[in-house]
Amino acid sequence: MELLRAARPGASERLVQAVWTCSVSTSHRRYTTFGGTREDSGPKATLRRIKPVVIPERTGAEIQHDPFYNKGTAFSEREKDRLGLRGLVPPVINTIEQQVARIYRAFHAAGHTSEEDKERGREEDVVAKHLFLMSLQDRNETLFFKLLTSRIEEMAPIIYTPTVGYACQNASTLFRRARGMYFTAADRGDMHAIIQNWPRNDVDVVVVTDGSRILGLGDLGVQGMGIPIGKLALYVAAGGIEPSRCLPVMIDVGTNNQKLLDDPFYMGLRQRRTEGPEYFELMDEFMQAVSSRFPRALVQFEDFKTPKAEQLLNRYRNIHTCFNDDMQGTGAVALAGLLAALRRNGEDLTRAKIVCVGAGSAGLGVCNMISDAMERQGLSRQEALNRFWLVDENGLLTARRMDKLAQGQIPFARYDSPSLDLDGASLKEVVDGVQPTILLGLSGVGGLFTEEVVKSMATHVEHPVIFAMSNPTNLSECTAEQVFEWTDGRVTFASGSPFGPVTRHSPSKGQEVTHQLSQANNMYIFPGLGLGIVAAQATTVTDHMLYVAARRLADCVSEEDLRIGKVFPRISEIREVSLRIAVAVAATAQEDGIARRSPQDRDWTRFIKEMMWVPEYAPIIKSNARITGSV
Ligand SMILES: NC(=O)c1ccc[n+]([C@@H]2O[C@H](COP(=O)([O-])OP(=O)(O)OC[C@H]3O[C@@H](n4cnc5c(N)ncnc54)[C@H](O)[C@@H]3O)[C@@H](O)[C@H]2O)c1
Ligand SMILES: O=C(O)C[C@H](O)C(=O)O
Ligand SMILES: [Mg+2]
Repeated sequence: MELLRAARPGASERLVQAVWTCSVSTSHRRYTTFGGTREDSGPKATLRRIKPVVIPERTGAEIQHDPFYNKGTAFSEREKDRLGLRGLVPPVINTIEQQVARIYRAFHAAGHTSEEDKERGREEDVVAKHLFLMSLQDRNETLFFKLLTSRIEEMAPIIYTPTVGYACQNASTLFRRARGMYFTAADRGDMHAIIQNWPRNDVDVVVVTDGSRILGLGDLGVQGMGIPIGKLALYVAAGGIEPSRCLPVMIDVGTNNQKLLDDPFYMGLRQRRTEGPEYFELMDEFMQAVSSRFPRALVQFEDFKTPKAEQLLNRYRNIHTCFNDDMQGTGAVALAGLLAALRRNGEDLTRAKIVCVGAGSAGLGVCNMISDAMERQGLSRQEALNRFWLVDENGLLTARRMDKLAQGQIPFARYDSPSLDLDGASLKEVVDGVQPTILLGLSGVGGLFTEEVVKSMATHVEHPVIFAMSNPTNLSECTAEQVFEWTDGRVTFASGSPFGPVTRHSPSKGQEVTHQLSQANNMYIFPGLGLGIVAAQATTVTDHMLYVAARRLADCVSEEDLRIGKVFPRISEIREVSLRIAVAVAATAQEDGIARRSPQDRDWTRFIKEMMWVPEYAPIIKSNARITGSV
């Protein structure tokens, strides 16, 4: 449109708008949409997609301070005129690419930059960068997401795991500006009213936590809010959900973390956690408030402590569009990684012997998803369960301590005679006895995969598969360097938080080798799963949808990736991966009869692609500039 203006300098605003609208709708071209620049072939281009953003009457200063509309130094001359911005911004007019280049330089200047400082103060360094990005998001969402999507591999560990965890630990003193919504135990009876305060009418995805188990860092109370915010940043960057349609939520029912209760700067309710029926009544009221104001929104439960995670999921899964990311998202991501690893090693899932350390919400979620997949591949329920040995802080889970087990653990308790004698056995004893082909870590305890454990496994198995999935990095059950060293590179390894490539001298090869790494993190699943659910407006989230999501993710791993040892796609490909997952999920919802929306031509790929928000500036006009008649 700006080109058109340049070509017809005298044209009125109304004429330019109209000519632009007509020309776009009839020919094959690239054009600017709500979300940015896309290809399309003429006759199908619709008015909806080419409309500029029309906003209600506002002053230039208000637009400039609204992160959804602010363009910083990228407002065009015409926009400066029509939005009342003349004199309020510097004279330069940047493209978004120029802005990204500038902001990227400033990003690197945030925190310490020297190698020495990085070693000494890595946590502070990355937290400073995290804060830098958060403040960018607070002032310009489009630019924030442009930077994120264009450098996702570098940015993901800063806005998400592991840095977000360190930021949550200090959130009360790092607090700058509120984002999302807070509901507290004191708000009982008022939640329907409070949710009306959210300033937007359309919400696609709500990510909610009660802060009771933030990554492996324990109860962080209200300081856990960074997790829903980080997850939703990935929903936008990786899943193409519109930023203004995302709602992060904290349910603050208190904290049992005494350190926080004693901290004069703590920002949450200063009480111990509300428990029992009252807790569930609060959650019921919250879920009702969400579904009455946003009836089609997907609710993602995040970082709820065991057993609440499971109880809440069971309570709502058949009546709300919701899922638990730590149980189901993690389950799907682990399954996908294992399917890829087994493809790499030419092995079969139904013959795997799996030792899982950690039998909390994540461990159980993962084991349930894998056993479900084994059943889909022909095993009976019992045959599938027999492939698992679960170890928790009290050692191997067996029928001997049935009375002490949580509901979800009971099916996985071993009852066969050699295992019964191993009740409570340590991980090393279990690995020695079972000789597993797969070792999973979801314990939240760093360093549990010791040299003895890993070497014992590698002695018995040609192609050991080890996923140390606990977050953040310092709680990983082992490091990448250790595991490659201890197995002389024979292992297929993935970790919940990212590790860089490992270069080491290989005694068996007699030379230096470099191992590429994979991140086994639910970030590969939830953006695509959520996008598919939102696209289909699915009424519920089924195991079948999660299974196809996992399979589709495994299919996204190329032969070349497998060859170099990767079992997840590259993070730089995550948007394309999310689209493919979303298509599979939405099509499954449609087949299973739980989709409230579907494309007439059944072309889910086109439908979802067009839905995906892209971080580009759309032309802004005020509502009093809307075209009302024909030209
Ligand atoms: N990579 C991912 O995508 C992903 C997703 C979800 C959770 N996680 C991680 O998984 C971890 C666990 O999460 P959760 O929600 O299941 O927590 P949880 O507290 O519910 O469960 C932890 C489990 O580990 C066991 N455990 C504790 N100490 C142990 C020890 N010394 N030896 C053996 N077992 C021990 C506990 O008994 C419990 O069964 C966290 O670190 C979390 O960040 C990773
Ligand atoms: O947040 C993550 O990085 C993964 C997962 O949801 C977790 O709780 O650790
Ligand atoms: Mg989580």
